Amino acid sequence: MEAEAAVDYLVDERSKAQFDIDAMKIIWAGGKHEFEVSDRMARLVASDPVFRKDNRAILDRKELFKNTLRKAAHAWKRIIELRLSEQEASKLRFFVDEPAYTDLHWGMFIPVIKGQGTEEQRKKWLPMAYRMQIIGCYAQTELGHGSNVQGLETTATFDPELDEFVIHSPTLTSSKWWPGGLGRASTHAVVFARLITDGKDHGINGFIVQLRSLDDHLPLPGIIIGDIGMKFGNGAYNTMDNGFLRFDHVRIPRDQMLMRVKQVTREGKVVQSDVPWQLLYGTMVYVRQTIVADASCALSRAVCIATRYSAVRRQFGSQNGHETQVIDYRTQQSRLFPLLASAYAFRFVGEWLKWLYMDVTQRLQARDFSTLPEAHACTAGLKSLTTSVTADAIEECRKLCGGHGYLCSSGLPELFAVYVPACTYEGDNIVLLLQVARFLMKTVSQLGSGERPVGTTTYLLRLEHLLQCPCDVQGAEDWLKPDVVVQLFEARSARMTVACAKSLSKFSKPEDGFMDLSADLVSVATAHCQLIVVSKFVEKLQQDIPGEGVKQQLEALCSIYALSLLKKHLGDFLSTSCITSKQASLANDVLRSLYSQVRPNAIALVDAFNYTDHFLGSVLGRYDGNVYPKLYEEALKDPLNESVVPDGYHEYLQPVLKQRLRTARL
Ligand SMILES: CCCCCCCC/C=C\CCCCCCCCCCCC(=O)SCCNC(=O)CCNC(=O)[C@H](O)C(C)(C)COP(=O)(O)OP(=O)(O)OC[C@H]1O[C@@H](n2cnc3c(N)ncnc32)[C@H](O)[C@@H]1OP(=O)(O)O
Ligand SMILES: Cc1cc2nc3c(=O)[nH]c(=O)nc-3n(C[C@H](O)[C@H](O)[C@H](O)COP(=O)(O)OP(=O)(O)OC[C@H]3O[C@@H](n4cnc5c(N)ncnc54)[C@H](O)[C@@H]3O)c2cc1C
Repeated sequence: MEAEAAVDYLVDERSKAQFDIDAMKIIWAGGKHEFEVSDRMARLVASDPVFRKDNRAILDRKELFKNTLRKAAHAWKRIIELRLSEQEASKLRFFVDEPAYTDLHWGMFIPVIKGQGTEEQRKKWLPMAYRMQIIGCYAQTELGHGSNVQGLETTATFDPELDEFVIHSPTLTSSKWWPGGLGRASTHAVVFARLITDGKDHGINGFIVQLRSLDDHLPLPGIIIGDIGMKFGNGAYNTMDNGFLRFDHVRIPRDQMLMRVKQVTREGKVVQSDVPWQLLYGTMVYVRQTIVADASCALSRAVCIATRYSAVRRQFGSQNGHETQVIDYRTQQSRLFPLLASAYAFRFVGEWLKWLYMDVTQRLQARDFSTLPEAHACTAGLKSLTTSVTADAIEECRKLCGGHGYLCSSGLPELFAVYVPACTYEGDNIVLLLQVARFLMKTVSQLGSGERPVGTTTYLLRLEHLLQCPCDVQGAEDWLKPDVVVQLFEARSARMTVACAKSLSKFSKPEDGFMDLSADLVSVATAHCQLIVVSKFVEKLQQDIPGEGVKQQLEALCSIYALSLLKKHLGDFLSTSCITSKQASLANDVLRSLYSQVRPNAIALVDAFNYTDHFLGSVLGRYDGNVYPKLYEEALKDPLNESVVPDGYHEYLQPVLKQRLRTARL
């Protein structure tokens, strides 16, 4: 094949941008320093051949896993050699872009000891974990119990004679099943088990358990351990060793029970400390918050691929002597631009959620537990909303890329396969939305009792007004007013919440009501979470936004985010009489004009994510838009193309062909 000169097929597109892209890059990264770190780490990874990832789809499981071990070890070596800060190291791991045991070690094992250990326990275990002298995972889920944490069966029975706990798996269903890093890599785990003392069950708690020898990595006596097998997709999440684990009366010293929430004394007495018991779930709150930030990364990545390819791809029609760029089709815009807007929306709500998490953590340290329920509801609800939207959006981006989107070299199949479990792990999305609904029902039921709603539920203080207020849209331009839009989303959420609360009150047992109305409760929770995302986007725009044209672009995206949600959930808005059908039709007109406004800026808006071609891992999303020759190049790398005549021809193809010849002669 002829070598083509390097041409940037997207130069024209970039020249149309009406805003300062460098300023937008800084907004996206969350600050100048954050941008600088992220940019440096992305380039470092992209330029290192050990971090190549274009062969993942064709490696078998063992090679794939070994390769991941190699990359993780190399990443660690670079972190030490370059004396990277925690922020730099975590960015480096992010750009390596390969699920690995290190995610669970840094993302859950260390946080659970930090959050649920006593000071003494932190001093003992954290230095070893920080130096990676031990590798840990988070072993909560069991074969028979995932969502229902209180239903876990593994037992930790105190033996006062030896001052030890006996960890045991009493049934098949009590086997730990799923923990990442457990299958092959981890030496230790924080295991969640039922605390039993003196024959009494005190509920679940975390215990630090050594699983494998630090000398030869063999499982310790009483530990039965392995990998749970291949998961969805080639490559994808199969770089991770999700594992199973059974205990046969494994003994650990008493001081390996994480004792911040509950303590067991030398005599076997259980003492409950004054922190809320829900802190046992605190690591999940922390990880849910990071998953929201991660959703904007996965979504922006898919949108970047689909947007660049949509500008390169041409079908039908006539545009300056060529066929039409598919990005100019209104249908393509109406599918793509709301996803672009969602990527920015999730970025900003993720930033806010990080702040909320830090705030609740500081309050907890000062023994102020008042905002914990809200932090739980926000992290659970936003984790659910952003991961569900992102998973669907990646698949939509694949379709937006037509047939080529289905090729592994588009990067989209693997991104989808890696991403979809986010809808399940760290809490099934429906189960989490039901937690939000429970919080909203409780908030509404307490309104009369003087309990003031806090933070994201403060709007419920204006319940009377929100239940009746008409929507202030008279002309199309009113849809661009942020206060009009926010009030509309508040009214929809308030009205749906109250309607559900009324229906619930008709049940004599609230649990029966929750069962019967659970589908409606999920819709209520979704409406509330969408309100949070819309209002955090609007709040972001009230801050100082430097850079020519940057604020205008973000305002357009904010309106697209809100109005496309309105269009998608029109039934909610009409059935609660929040808007009239005339107003809905005006919103649709505004959306079309917003798409026209975004169109010339679309490529620059995805360039602002500052992704390297290495990170994107997509021929269709290449920065230079040079798609077709590179698609050929990738195709030729496939092992099937290594020989002209395929392996198996002589055994299986030739006989068939010959047989057909004979039949034809007959
Ligand atoms: C080299 C390679 C480098 C690669 C680098 C990659 C870098 C990537 C960068 C970023 C990536 C980020 C992504 C991270 C990746 C993560 C990988 C995957 C990890 C997955 C791990 C897991 O899945 S761990 C297991 C998770 N399990 C769950 O989530 C279980 C869900 N279930 C529950 O949480 C609970 O059972 C329940 C909440 C659903 C119910 O609990 P329970 O029965 O006890 O409660 P009630 O409903 O009765 O509630 C009682 C009461 O408590 C309140 N409450 C409940 N939960 C909480 C909480 N968490 N905090 C505070 N309060 C809580 C509840 O509201 C009730 O309150 P009331 O006032 O009584 O109403
Ligand atoms: C890739 C991956 C990595 C993981 N990593 C870890 C890890 O490191 N450590 C760990 O401990 N665990 C891990 N998990 C386990 C994960 O946390 C659980 O799978 C998750 O919490 C969901 O629980 P489940 O599998 O029991 O689902 P189930 O609860 O069995 O869900 C099945 C269906 O039932 C529905 N459902 C359940 N309860 C209700 C209800 N009350 N009301 C209405 N519908 C309901 C759900 O919506 C779902 O549709 C991982 C899972 C995956 C997929």
